[in-house]
Amino acid sequence: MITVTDLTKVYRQGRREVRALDGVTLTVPAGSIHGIIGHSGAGKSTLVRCLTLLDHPTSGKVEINGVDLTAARADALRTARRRIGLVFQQANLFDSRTIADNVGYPLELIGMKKAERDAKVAELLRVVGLPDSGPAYPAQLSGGMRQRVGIARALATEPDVLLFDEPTSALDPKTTDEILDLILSLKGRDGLAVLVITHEMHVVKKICDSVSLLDGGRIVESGPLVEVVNSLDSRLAEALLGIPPHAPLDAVGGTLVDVLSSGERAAMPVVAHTSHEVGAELNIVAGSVEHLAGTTFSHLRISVPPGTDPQRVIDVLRSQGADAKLTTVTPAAVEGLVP
Ligand SMILES: Nc1ncnc2c1ncn2[C@@H]1O[C@H](COP(=O)(O)OP(=O)(O)OP(=O)(O)O)[C@@H](O)[C@H]1O
Repeated sequence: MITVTDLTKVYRQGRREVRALDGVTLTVPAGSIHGIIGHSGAGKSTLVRCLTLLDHPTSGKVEINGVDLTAARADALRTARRRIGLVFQQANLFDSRTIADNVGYPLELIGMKKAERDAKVAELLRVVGLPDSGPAYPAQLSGGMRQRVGIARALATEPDVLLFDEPTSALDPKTTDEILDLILSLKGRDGLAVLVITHEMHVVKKICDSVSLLDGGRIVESGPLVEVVNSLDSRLAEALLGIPPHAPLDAVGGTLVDVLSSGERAAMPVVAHTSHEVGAELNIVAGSVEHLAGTTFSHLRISVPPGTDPQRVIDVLRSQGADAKLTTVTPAAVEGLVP
C-alpha cells in the first residue's frame, strides 16, 4: 500500500515560485490499480519524481506499507526506494547487456548470487510472457517486448508498489492492449499496489479500479472508477464517458440534454419512457455505452423539441434514476484534458 499525504513541491525560478504539487493526498491499497490523469503541466512528472524521492518534496509524506520514505536518509532511502518498481514510457534497457542481464541488474546491485539471480530472472521472464528471450539483446526485441522486459526488471526486487509513468504512450493500440493485459495480470501479486500515470483514457477504462484527476498540482477529483463517473458534473465522467462528436446545434435543433445512467438502468429505455411521459419526441443525437469496472454506463445526448419544457424532461429522467442536465456542445471543463 502507498499513502501520500499533503505532498507539495515548490520550484523556485528566480523570484518566481512554481507550486508543481500542491497538497496531493492519496492512498492506493495493496491489490488495486489507481490511475492518475491530467493534462500537460498538471504535475504528473513531478509527482513521479517526488514519489520515488528522485526529487525531494518540499513538504508532505510518502509512505509504503507504513515506512516513511520522506524521512529516510542515505542507505535507508536506497533500501526504501526498492519498495517502488518504476516503469517508464521507454524501457531504457542497456543495449550491450542481454535481456536476462537487464532484468537481473537490480538483483546484481543488491548482491544476489548468480545461481539465485538466474532462477529469479527466468521466473520474471515467464511472468511477463518472454520465457525464451533471456539470451537476446534489446535491439532484437519489439517496443512491446522491451516494455515487458522493463516490467520484469521493475518486479525483480519484489516491490510493494509498481509505478507506471505513461507505460503505453509509445506503443500501437494492439501492443498497448497486450501490455495492459499484463499489468492487469499482476494485480494482487504479492500485495502489489499499482499506480499508473497516464494521459490515455483507454488505460484508465481498461485497468484502473480507482482514478484521480490532477490539475494545477492538486487532485481535484478522486475515487473508485464506478463512483467518479456516475455524475454528469464530474470532469472524470466527461473525460471517460465523453459524448462522441456530432452535428452542430443548429443542425440538431431543440435544446440539448445529457442523460447518464448506470448499472441495470443503463439497459432500460429511460428516454423512450420520458418521451411517452412528456408527450414529445426526444431525439438521441449522440451517445456512448461503456463497460467500466464491471458496470455498464450509458451517456446519451438528446434534443428536446421547441414547445417542450426541458426542465420537465430532466425531472422525468431523474425520477427514473438517471442523472440529467442541460448541456452545451463542448464542455469547457474538459478542454485540454483529452489530447
Ligand atoms: N525543475 C523545475 N523547475 C521549475 N519548474 C518546474 C520544474 N519541473 C516542473 N516545473 C513546473 O511544474 C509544473 C508541473 O510540471 P510537470 O512536468 O510535473 O507536469 P506534467 O503533468 O508532467 O506535464 P507533461 O505531461 O507535459 O510532462 C509546470 O508548471 C512546470 O513548468
